Amino acid sequence: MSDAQTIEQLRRIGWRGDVLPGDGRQLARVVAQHRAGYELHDGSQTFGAQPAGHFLKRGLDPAERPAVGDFVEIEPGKPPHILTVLPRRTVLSRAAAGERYERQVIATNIDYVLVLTGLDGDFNPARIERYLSLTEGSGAQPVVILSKLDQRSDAEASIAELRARLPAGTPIHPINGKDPATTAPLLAYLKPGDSAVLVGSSGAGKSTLTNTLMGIERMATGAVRDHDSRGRHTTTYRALLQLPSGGCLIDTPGMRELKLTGEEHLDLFADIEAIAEDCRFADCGHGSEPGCAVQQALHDGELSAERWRNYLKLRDEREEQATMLESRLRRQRGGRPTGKLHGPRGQREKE
Ligand SMILES: Nc1nc2c(ncn2[C@@H]2O[C@H](COP(=O)(O)OP(=O)(O)OP(=O)(O)O)[C@@H](O)[C@H]2O)c(=O)[nH]1
Ligand SMILES: [Zn+2]
Repeated sequence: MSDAQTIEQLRRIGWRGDVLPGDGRQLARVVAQHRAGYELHDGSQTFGAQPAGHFLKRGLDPAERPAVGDFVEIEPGKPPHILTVLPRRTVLSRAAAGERYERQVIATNIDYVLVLTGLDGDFNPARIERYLSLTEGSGAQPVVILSKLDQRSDAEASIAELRARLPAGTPIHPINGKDPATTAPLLAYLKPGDSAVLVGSSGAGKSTLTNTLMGIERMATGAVRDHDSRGRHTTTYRALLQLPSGGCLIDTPGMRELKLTGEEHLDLFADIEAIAEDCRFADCGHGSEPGCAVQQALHDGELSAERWRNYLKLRDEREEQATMLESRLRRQRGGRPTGKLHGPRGQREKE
């Protein structure tokens, strides 16, 4: 840790505040989380730190523990200790797989969520919609990046299909992760003071892109097994890197499961919800009911069956997670209903 900390120094790690803490405390950003503790950066160097005892209390919501991207107050010492987590500007999270509701923080204080998908066998618009749904609640802007452009001669069709499917205005950047000329437009999201998190399946090319943006071989890249385009999970921890462009990039391990948290709005599918409002019956199940606008749109080709299925899947998952979250909050508050959650959107009642 360095002695006299300056605001200028903290700007380099993406800090936006303008008052330094007193009481001999210092500020740092969480750049990586390991089993044995945290790795922090104070704007001039990295060092290890341990969480203060109160972060280890049983029953504490894991989302309240320090996470990658957090700005934290630390008490100098050997090792330094993380005392508090400063309020988060944005939070990208997912729910943990399993029966119990648990939110896991992927990254905090980010301006952009870079959703990376390969144009090879990894290409999957439904998965991109899942990432974008998770991003909706984060407060950060989504950016879709399609890697391995050089491996597909017919990439244009996939790109056009995706453009038509995602809301207008969603940035989509096809790249060859190894070619800086194609990745240069991404620097617009990595200007000084900006922070971005890179998410995508294992093997999508996160480390390759990170290396190109860094201009050096920073992280080990593993070769993808040919038959299924799956990587070998070479990224084992999340790491926040300072790029030559001045921005901060958080690389995440390829995440197998990306469960919704229950707080998504699914604005991505607002067009489908608008179609459903034209159904003759307010409680239309969009099956064989007469006057179903959704069935009509599917029949007319206005709505693709695949996208409709993905919407239903994400909507049901959102509702299920929202119910689990609601009952957990109720338990925590001693049985009082919270009124925190919005009602199911797809099933809005009509007069
Ligand atoms: N031709 C081509 N190969 C790429 C591109 N991007 C990544 N690759 C290759 O794909 C493989 C996987 O890339 P990685 O960067 O290791 O993938 P990753 O997303 O970091 O994977 P995990 O660390 O497992 O999460 C490597 O062999 C890369 O060289 C690209 O745009 N074009
Ligand atoms: Zn209907």
